[in-house]
Amino acid sequence: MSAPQALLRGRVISAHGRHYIVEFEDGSLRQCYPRGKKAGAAAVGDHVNVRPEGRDEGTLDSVETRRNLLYRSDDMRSKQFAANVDQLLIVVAVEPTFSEDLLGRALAGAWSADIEPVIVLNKSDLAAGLPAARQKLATLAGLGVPVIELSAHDTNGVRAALADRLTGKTNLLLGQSGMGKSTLLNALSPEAGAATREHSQALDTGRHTTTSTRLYHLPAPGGDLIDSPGFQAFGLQHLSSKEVEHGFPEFAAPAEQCRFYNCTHRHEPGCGVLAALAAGRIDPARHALYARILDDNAAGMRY
Ligand SMILES: Nc1nc2c(ncn2[C@@H]2O[C@H](COP(=O)(O)OP(=O)(O)OP(=O)(O)O)[C@@H](O)[C@H]2O)c(=O)[nH]1
Ligand SMILES: [Zn+2]
Repeated sequence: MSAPQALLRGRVISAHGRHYIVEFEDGSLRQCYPRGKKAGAAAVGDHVNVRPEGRDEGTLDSVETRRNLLYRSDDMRSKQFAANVDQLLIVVAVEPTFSEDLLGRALAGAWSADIEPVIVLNKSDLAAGLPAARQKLATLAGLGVPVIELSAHDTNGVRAALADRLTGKTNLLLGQSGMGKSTLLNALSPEAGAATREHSQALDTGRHTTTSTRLYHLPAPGGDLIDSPGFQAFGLQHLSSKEVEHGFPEFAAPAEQCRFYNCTHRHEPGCGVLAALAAGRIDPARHALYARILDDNAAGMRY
């Protein structure tokens, strides 16, 4: 009998139910299965240790400690899907109208996990609607979120606007339907665009497919991009109240003035956040969103 092979360290680049495609440092791929129930909880972006089996399979031995773990919510369910994300690219567009509530939730999800958000304002060629879209984003731009205007139809323009920001990072792409996420993905990585087109064609023809999250390597200057077809909203209900608060960075300085250390910034006397709200230094819509997320979580509702 030959001795068991040594463990190999790799990164999960796609997940289909309980089997994973893992990529190793030499660029090789293996289809991997979790060994026990405990090893089953890997997500795309996880660094894992794999025991090779045969030429191109392996068992998942362990998942390394992750920097963050993100949940997506679909049909009232929430499930983990991406890990070790550095930057979130949120695609909105001049038209159709985007939801400010979903955008605010996406930002809260990013900030609560220490991920830098970037807003991509797509369809900048639709010039008539551009001032109104900019206006809707003004509060967030004022908080320091980069807002990058581009047209996803202009491939060279997309690369010029984004390539340097994406390099050296694991980026996660998020967008409501119709914002142009697929067009943008195709401009950034034709390989990724082709894979998602195949996926949606399969859905149209009724062939069985499972929605799969995938990590793509971007062409030079590089960077990784995670696409999760249909990903429109984070699941936030696993967040504690403090983590939700962390999703609203403009609360941090005024919260230092709160009388109570466990202030929820909703009705307490001597609350620095409510004082900043009353003085117009915190946007009322942002505070209302914060309260909605806390209420949803308290009610056990799922987004
Ligand atoms: N004018 C203009 N239209 C665009 C631009 N980018 C995408 N579109 C159009 O917007 C529509 C939606 O684009 P998609 O890339 O399919 O959008 P998506 O966000 O992936 O949407 P779903 O497929 O519904 O998830 C398509 O008709 C695109 O041609 C752009 O920069 N300018
Ligand atoms: Zn307070």
